[in-house]
Amino acid sequence: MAEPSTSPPSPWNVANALTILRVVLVPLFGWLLLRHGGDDDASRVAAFVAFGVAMTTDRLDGDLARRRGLVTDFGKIADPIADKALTGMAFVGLSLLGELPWWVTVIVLVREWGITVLRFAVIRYGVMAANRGGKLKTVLQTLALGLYILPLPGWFDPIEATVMAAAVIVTVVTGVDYVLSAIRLRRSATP
Ligand SMILES: O=P(O)(O)OC[C@H](O)CO
Repeated sequence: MAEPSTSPPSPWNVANALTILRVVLVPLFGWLLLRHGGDDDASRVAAFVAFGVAMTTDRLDGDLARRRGLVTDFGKIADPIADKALTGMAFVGLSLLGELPWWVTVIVLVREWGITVLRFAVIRYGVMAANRGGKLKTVLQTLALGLYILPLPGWFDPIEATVMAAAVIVTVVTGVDYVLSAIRLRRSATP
């Protein structure tokens, strides 16, 4: 009888292809958002659709990977990077358009790319995959960014600002949580 294969799944799978698709959509989304100085409603709606499709692949690739046994170390590292490329484009784009203060974008970028550097720094002790807090943060950022990207009437402004404030707070808190996890991972791996 043939022995069941114990080799890890190949990184060349449909879940990781969706992650890569998310990165490929970043320039298209950025172009649509910044087109005509952000003043063209049709371009803003198209940017929102591109952003929504790309962020939906975030949900799909994770579900697919878990259900079909396609979870790979490549996916654990690449998935958060793909999210950060897309949300980073949205934060920078909105700040370039003058619709979101730069300090908000800087705080988010420092947390996101700082945690990415940290993931690589501790990789020899183990892969620090996205946790529940990180996933909640991505949902809140997606919601907040979606509201900012859509050309909504002015009375939406306080709602947009409130959701964005919640997203930024959870972004910072989960960033601190990852730093503590990295410390624990290093401690548990060093005798
Ligand atoms: O907070 P992170 O860096 O783990 O990123 C979370 C991912 O974007 C969730 O898909």
